[in-house]
Amino acid sequence: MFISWRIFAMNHQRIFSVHFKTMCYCKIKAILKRSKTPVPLRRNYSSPPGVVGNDVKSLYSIISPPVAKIRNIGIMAHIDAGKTTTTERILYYSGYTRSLGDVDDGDTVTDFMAQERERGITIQSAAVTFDWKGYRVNLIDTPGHVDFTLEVERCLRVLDGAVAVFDASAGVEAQTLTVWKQADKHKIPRICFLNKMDKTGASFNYAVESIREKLKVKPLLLQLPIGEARTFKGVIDVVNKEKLVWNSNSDDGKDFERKPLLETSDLELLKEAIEARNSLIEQVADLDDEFADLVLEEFSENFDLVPAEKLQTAIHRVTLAQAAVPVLCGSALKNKGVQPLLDAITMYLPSPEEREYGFLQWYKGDLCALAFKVLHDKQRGPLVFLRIYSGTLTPQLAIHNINRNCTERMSRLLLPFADQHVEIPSLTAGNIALTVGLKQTATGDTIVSSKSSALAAARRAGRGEKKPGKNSETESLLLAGVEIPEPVFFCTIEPPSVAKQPDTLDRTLGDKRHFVRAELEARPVEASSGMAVIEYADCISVDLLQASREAIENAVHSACLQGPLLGSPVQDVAITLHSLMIHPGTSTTMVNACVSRCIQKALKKADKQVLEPLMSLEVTVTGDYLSPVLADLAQRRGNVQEIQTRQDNKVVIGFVPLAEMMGYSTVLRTLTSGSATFALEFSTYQAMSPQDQSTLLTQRSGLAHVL
Ligand SMILES: Nc1nc2c(ncn2[C@@H]2O[C@H](COP(=O)(O)OP(=O)(O)OP(=O)(O)O)[C@@H](O)[C@H]2O)c(=O)[nH]1
Repeated sequence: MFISWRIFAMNHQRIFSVHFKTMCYCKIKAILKRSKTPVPLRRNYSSPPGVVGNDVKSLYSIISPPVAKIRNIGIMAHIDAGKTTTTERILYYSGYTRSLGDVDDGDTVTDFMAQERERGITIQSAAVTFDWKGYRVNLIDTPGHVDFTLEVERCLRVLDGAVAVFDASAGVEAQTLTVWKQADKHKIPRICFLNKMDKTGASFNYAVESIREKLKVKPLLLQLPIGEARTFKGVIDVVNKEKLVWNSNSDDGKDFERKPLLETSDLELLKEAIEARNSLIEQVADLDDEFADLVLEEFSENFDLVPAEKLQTAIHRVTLAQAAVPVLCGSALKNKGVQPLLDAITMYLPSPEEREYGFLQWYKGDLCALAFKVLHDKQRGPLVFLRIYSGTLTPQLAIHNINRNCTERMSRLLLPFADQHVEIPSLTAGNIALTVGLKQTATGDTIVSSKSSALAAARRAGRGEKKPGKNSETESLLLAGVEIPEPVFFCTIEPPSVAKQPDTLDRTLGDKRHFVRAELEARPVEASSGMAVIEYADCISVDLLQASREAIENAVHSACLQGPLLGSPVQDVAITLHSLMIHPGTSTTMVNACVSRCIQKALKKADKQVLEPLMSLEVTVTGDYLSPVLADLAQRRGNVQEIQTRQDNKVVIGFVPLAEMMGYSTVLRTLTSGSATFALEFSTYQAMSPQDQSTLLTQRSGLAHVL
């Protein structure tokens, strides 16, 4: 069979549209990077896999790697921990790029959007496919900013494993916790990479302890660093009892020496490594019965004789069970420690077939895929990223979208390689595909081969699963949808006092009289879910209620979406309908209009309180700049809860109203000569003080200029 290869978009720049729904703040370093002049794309890419002499990449392995050899991996971290730099190194060592990209120069492969290059931050995750020592790795670079948690969520749910990258001088930072919890939700096995071991203040022990304490997980130390900060030069491979030292003259880190530990003349290092290995063996034996039996039966006298392969297999099982998390270290920027990280990805993280996807039994090998991302390309239209769970995808294939109940045809199938896309003839289960031609498919949709295949799967699901509460069999076939985080940028109001309001609507349309009379009361309730609580007085007849309940509830919710003070949603309010009179023949639209108007009047009469979003804030700053930072926060109505000492830095933890944080990154940069960083996350809504509220209302009504 002749297969023609085409490379799309080689080295050209594409700009995709991005929606910054909640883009209100970003970390100071990102802003600093933005001020740099963007560098035009001039990167060299090696041939696409399998095309020109590249040892690991046979044509077969590209199209159809054995599923056991596939790893769908994400990299997650706090902003600036080094995800992009680590990804760049990974791509370089795996042979897919011929030069090292640099985030600070704005020329990395995974930050391929122009906007990202300019800002120096990772906004849209790029899916990248490469091979490492016979394994196929689909790597999805997830953004670390709080603003982009939706992007992170979208990507996490299609991963089988993840690498959490940490700044070894900072340990677990605020955003890592958020992303870690998201990964918990999707039960994703993880390994940790303590990056920036070369940085002043880097501390392996500190970072490990912070992982233990803040993430509440058991770290498995598979490596120990050789040196720290300026003296960092390599790692001890605890599992294989080897010493890995990078050649300081090598400018790309490809050149490193791997020596058995027993050959080292440094007895202190040897002792430390043997102790670390013994405690690793004990720890793994505690968590894995099979390994415990092996150790007790054959090696209880001397742990040193436990073969590395047995230990590795047990670590793989423990990682898969999420009973513990392997920890490695290195410096992506200084090109140290990335190759062992790649080995660990293939060795310890699971293949797609090791993950439990219960729904697969219903498809019996038929196509089942999930659309996890849609990009818009000016020339090719929507590009849909699919994770294939079962079956095979081929171009020109008509597929059925269960969510939209429609059938459409894809024109091309591509392997995603950052801003290059390689056209391929088919792709099997476990892989990540990029499709062209699907116009109706949206993020979160489940794709199958045909409607009859969906129905057959639904029948199987219906037979096997008799859970109450499922609406339909088809619903159980939909892979879990993406949860969209709450936007943070709106004000709310709550009425602190009761307001009763009668209202009557009496209208004749044509020869028909529409008459509704409603009396209702709005009163405050303790913090609710946000939606208005609706109550009905006993005197309202059941029949009347049955006929008009939907119209009433729609009216309540739509009236509460726009409060009378600022036009913002109303919350913490209960609406009680005391009486309702409806003439026969009155349309439900009239009922809706009457109730809605009545609520608006009641809310107008009530005393009202404006709520504003309150953010939790963490500022990391060197001690000499602490005072100006605190003084500035006081002016911003900030409430400092705690000041921690972290290495050489002070970490200010507190709360601050979102309204005060506009332009904060620029001010913080000026105050601290660019040395501080901050993370901001929505916490809750708080009542504004009467004075602040009246200033806000005056500004909003336009009277500020007059006064
Ligand atoms: N000293 C040191 N600096 C590093 C290392 N890795 C990355 N950096 C620097 O840290 C900064 C952030 O690196 P990135 O790779 O952009 O981090 P990121 O996590 O992708 O950041 P976002 O895309 O904004 O989430 C850059 O200035 C890098 O040069 C490292 O190993 N050591």
